[in-house]
Amino acid sequence: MDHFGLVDGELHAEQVPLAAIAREVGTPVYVYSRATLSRHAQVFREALSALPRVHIAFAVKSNPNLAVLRLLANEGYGADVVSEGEMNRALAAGMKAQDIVFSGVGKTRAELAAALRAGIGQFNLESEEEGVELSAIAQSLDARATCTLRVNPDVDARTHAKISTGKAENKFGVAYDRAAGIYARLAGLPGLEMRGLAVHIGSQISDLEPSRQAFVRMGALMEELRAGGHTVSHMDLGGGLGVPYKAGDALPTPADYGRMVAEVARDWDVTLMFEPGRVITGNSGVLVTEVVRVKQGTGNPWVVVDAAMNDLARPAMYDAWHDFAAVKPTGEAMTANIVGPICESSDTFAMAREIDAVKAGELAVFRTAGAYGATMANTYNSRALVPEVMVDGEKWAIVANRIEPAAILAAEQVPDWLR
Ligand SMILES: Cc1ncc(COP(=O)(O)O)c(C=O)c1O
Ligand SMILES: N[C@@H](CCCC[NH3+])C(=O)O
Repeated sequence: MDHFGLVDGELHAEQVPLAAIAREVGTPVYVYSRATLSRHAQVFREALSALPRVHIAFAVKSNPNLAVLRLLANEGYGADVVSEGEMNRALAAGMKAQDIVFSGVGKTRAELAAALRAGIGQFNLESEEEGVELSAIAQSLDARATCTLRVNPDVDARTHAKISTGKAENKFGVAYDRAAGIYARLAGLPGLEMRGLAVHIGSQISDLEPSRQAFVRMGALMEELRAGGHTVSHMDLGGGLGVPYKAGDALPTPADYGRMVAEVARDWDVTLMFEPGRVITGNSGVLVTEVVRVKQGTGNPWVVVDAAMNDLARPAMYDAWHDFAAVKPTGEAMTANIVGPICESSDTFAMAREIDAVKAGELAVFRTAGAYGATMANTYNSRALVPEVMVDGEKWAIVANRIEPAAILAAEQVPDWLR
């Protein structure tokens, strides 16, 4: 459920007409609903309420906007970060260092040191080599790093190949069969406190069975480690739960997910950690765009909008579907190709799609754009970096300014030897 709906025939975010935001901020612009974000945060937490000890670390990568992070900090969420930049955002938003988990296969030595100095709560180590490096850095800083070992369970998440992370051929985690040996070695290193295991098999997961299989494997590994005398007090089950992008998409709910976890982890006696991203932010945002023109051709008309693949990369990168809807629908429909202005054919949002009829100058939205939307934006074709707005009831505020091409140009210089 979200809070974007028609009021008097016009699409609103909560009680604010999207047209009013577009008039003041311009388009394209991302608009987030505070009510949807809070609701999703609460629903996900409630779905885990049968579990005794739970820590939720929001996957910052899905939407790192400072206001979004503050809202989630207020909901009691910690953060899952994958860079020093994300860590600093989470801290700036008021999240406690102890509530931050640092994931990622390529944490640099500088990032590991910065995270140790900041006192973050947990490093999810993705290789033996990283653990050895972290041990040395921790000793040099006279610090102690609390860690889990991320394991690659070799399970197919049955999602898009580019966002699948738990198969043996993916770069993430350590191989399942080597995990116990690596854990034992790292547990013996000074400066490291190995307290558990981590797993994350992919994103936009629409079937709970692969996750269940992965968690069962993690449970078996935990038993093996404990039998070998090791401590396993924490189990980080990652994120990945998918969201409906298309009307009629039937996805497992957070409650279904919570029941599955409760069943698998019933006797584990650990603190369970979760790293949800998309399920919190996906349906809490739309991308508002204006139709530049409708171009007739030999086939379907081309609806050329002022948003492009630089603003919302998901269709170009993963052939992702985002529902398209007019801000003031007339009740008429059309079959069209929806494209942006960028000079490559991958700048296509939809082909031969049945949509609300739209004309030049009219506003429309791409729905379910709150996750992996603004955060993946760039300035290709010297376009602006897209702004973000948050709505709360009748109030709204710009939570990220549009960065104009002139500001980006101003950061460049021509060397003397070219003058
Ligand atoms: C380690 C890790 N945790 C959490 C997430 C969040 O995933 P999602 O947004 O699919 O919940 C990701 C991205 O897939 C990830 O790589
Ligand atoms: N960027 C991807 C998700 C990546 C998840 C990374 N852990 C998407 O838009 O679907």
